[in-house]
Amino acid sequence: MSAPASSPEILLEARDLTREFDGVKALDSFNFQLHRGEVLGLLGANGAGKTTTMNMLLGLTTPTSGTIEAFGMDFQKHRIDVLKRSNFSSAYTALPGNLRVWQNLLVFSKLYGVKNAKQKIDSLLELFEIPDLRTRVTGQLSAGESTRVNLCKALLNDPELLLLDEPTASLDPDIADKVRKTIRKVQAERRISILYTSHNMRDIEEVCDRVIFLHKGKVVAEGTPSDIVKRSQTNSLEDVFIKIARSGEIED
Ligand SMILES: Nc1ncnc2c1ncn2[C@@H]1O[C@H](COP(=O)(O)OP(=O)(O)OP(=O)(O)O)[C@@H](O)[C@H]1O
Repeated sequence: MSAPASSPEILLEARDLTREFDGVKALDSFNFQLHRGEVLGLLGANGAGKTTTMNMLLGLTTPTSGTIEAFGMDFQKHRIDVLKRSNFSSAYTALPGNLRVWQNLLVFSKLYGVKNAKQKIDSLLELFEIPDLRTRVTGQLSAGESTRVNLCKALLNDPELLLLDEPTASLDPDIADKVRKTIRKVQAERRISILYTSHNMRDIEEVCDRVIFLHKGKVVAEGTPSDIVKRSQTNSLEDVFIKIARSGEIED
């Protein structure tokens, strides 16, 4: 008799996560689990609650109610321990602009206690094909260049949990394709668990194992991208997105 398949390790779990702003629920009893080595897409129209979720997972916003558990620890009580094993990149957050790229990456290496920091920085710059940006002033980089430097920062501490907020938002199609493939390669090699938001459905289909659609702070669909397309009786994830954004539902 074959051994029973072991259930996946839960790396991150949110239970009844709720956040109100001025009496309005930006997030309403949101439950989700992220497994080790899984890429979970968090999708939804503008204002659906994605950034609010990310901010709570970074400790930047406090939940009105509900709990977050990461690496088996209560996030509220063990925030520092959780954040040491995590990292974050967003197309909309900038690194200090007056420092050169290598200086920025060195400062973050020191904050994370990275060993062999110089070697690590060089290998990450190579990985994202930007070694020539090493000595550039960070504030003078183009949006797409900054995005890739941010991704290097996000991998400095070999995170087990990575929060990526629209990581390809400012990239041209060629670079976006390369970055998606690089993220997937590193993720698979290191079994990183990723929570990934994007408005680019091509990104999602290529990178995410599973997705959750939020609408006005509530979950309206959850599953693999292909299952969700089938259930919605549309032809693409982009059509599903539009359907949910307009009607708040996946099925007719
Ligand atoms: N600090 C705040 N004060 C008041 N309302 C807020 C605050 N932050 C978010 N909200 C509201 O909460 C809701 C969810 O916003 P959130 O930024 O999480 O959406 P989102 O899904 O990330 O949207 P987008 O795709 O536009 O980034 C919105 O209605 C927003 O206006």
